[in-house]
Amino acid sequence: MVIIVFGVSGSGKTTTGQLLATQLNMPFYDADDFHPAENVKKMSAGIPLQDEDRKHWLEELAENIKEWSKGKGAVLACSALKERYRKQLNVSDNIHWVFLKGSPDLINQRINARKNHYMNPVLLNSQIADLEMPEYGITVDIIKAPHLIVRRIMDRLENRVFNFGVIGMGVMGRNLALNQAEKGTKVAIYNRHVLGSEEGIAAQVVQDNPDFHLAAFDDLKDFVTSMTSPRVILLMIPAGRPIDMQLDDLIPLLEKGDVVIDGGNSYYKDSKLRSQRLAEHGLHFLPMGVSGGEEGARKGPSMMPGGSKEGYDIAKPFLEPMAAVDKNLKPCITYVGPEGSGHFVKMVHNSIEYGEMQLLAEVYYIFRKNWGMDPIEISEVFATWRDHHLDSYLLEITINILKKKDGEHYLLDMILDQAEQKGTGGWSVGTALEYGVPYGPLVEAVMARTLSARKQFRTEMSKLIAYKPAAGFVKDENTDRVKNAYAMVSLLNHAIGFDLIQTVSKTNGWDINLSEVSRIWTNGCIIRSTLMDDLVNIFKESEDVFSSLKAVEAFGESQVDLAYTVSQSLNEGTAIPVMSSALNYYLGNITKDSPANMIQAQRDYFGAHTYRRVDADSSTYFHTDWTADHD
Ligand SMILES: NC(=O)C1=CN([C@@H]2O[C@H](COP(=O)(O)OP(=O)(O)OC[C@H]3O[C@@H](n4cnc5c(N)ncnc54)[C@H](OP(=O)(O)O)[C@@H]3O)[C@@H](O)[C@H]2O)C=CC1
Ligand SMILES: O=C(CO)[C@H](O)[C@H](O)COP(=O)(O)O
Repeated sequence: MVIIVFGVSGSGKTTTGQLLATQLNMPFYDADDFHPAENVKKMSAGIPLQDEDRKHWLEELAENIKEWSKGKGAVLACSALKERYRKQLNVSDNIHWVFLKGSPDLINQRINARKNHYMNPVLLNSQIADLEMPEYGITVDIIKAPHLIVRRIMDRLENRVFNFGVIGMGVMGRNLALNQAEKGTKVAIYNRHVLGSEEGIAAQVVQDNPDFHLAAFDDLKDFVTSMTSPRVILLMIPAGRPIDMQLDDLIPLLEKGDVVIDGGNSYYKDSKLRSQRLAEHGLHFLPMGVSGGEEGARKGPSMMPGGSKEGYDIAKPFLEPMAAVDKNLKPCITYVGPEGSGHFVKMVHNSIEYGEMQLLAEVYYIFRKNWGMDPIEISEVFATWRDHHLDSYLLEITINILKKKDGEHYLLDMILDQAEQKGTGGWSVGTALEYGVPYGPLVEAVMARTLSARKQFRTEMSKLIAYKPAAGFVKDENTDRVKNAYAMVSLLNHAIGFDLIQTVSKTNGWDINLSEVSRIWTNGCIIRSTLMDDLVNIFKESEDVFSSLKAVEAFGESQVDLAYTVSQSLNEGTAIPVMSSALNYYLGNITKDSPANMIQAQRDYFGAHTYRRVDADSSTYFHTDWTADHD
């Protein structure tokens, strides 16, 4: 194979040709070195060469090309400006033409900066006039850095055509790949191959979607080499060990500058370590939260990328068109910040998701168990809440779930009441403890799932112990009260989640923009809602929900309804952990003098842990010998 890199003087033929030759392990030749002395003299004096001057030079080059193409091959840098010169050099079937294209201004700048070259800069205009653009071969824009130009040439020489790759053809990966392919991108898809159980999974996706430009691979090396560079590869596989194992296999196949995106629900501290690991290999790592479930992945999810900013800039042209759009048609994606901040934000998204799901489950349960309403009636009450500024995706799906029948039963009644979880809710609780953020209601949302798992124990205890409500409690079945309580707890769930984001962001110097995070959560994600629209504005004015006037007003109107709903439900013997914890959280936050003085006294009493006094400097600690004197 002989590759002829051509273009006007100053377009970078020598630099590109040399790099390409090194990459291909071939000799490099510069056609200028074959000019006879009289041609060099003319060119140095700024006298354009005539066809007669070029005749012998082209003949000699053609002879050499014939020889090179029979042997090891070569890369030749040659101006070859006119079609008839190129015809003269086209002496083998195995010639690849690479045209370096650039604007006259850019080439002029480069020529003027060049030293120790005999080409007189005034000749450029005559070269530009002589240039006949080719309609074949490989054309590369010279604005890119030389190593990127070479990668582009290699992509074309090796027939690499796929611009985006997805690993993992499960629920999310398959739909994100289709979403990307729908935008006109050529997408390479890969799924692991496990003999006898996981075979031909990616091929099936291609077969099911004949209208898209997809190619399936179950060999990772073939997948990687099919892609143009810098490669942009999205992993959509389970968090934890599978990610590290996949990276072990992937990293040796990648080249510096490639971008790897982990779009799963990975733990953000793991993502930080992985960012460092990939950076050591010159690779960009984007730990990216994705929300929207199956439908969102296909039609437009909300995406929360963090990590390498340079990597994000490379991946952005692919990611932005995939995302849902907000009400101003801006894509629901933003660069969140460095390290694992994208996964951290997604973790908190899921923590709020847990809180909102449990809240809806509790409200449903009050209506069903305490008030004896049937699922259709409950769905009708929920449907009216949409018009009270309480619309949300989770409310919508809850309404639909309530209406779903399974034969003569409601499907809901046939579903085992043991809630499962994959980790993000619990990791948020751990993070809240680590950073000292009060997190009660969202802790309870996780614990409610944990407690639900004890089905057998609960069943046995329910036979042993019967709860009897206190007598004399006035029952008031007013759905508006519950609606107000619901609205208040929902606002508190969000306030708590955003408090965690703000605290962790500040401590780590991530500079996360809360208003922007709310904005990308207004559509595409599981916790999209009208409340989220309000939060976009609230966080423009205020660092936390509690200090926003709008929230203070909302709390003021609903606090009694929340207290009433919680008391009534607890008196009926119905556990509503998120709602009751939210009320405690709220009261705790608006109480100036708490009973924590008693805790400090107890700690000092039994363990000499010391305490601070209200009438002394806050840095001074006191200890009392509590048993010395009992008067
Ligand atoms: N489902 C959802 O609503 C959402 C999920 N996520 C997250 O996205 C990620 C993927 O989720 P989802 O698509 O639902 O999961 P699925 O279980 O549907 O798919 C998992 C995919 O990962 C592959 N896989 C499993 N184990 C390994 C491994 N050890 N090495 C390589 N590949 C493996 C599976 O291949 P095989 O078919 O061979 O088993 C499959 O293609 C998870 O982190 C999840 O938490 C994020 C947002 C929403
Ligand atoms: O991230 C998600 C939605 O945003 C996923 O659906 C996630 O799997 C839900 O978490 P869990 O399985 O713990 O309920």
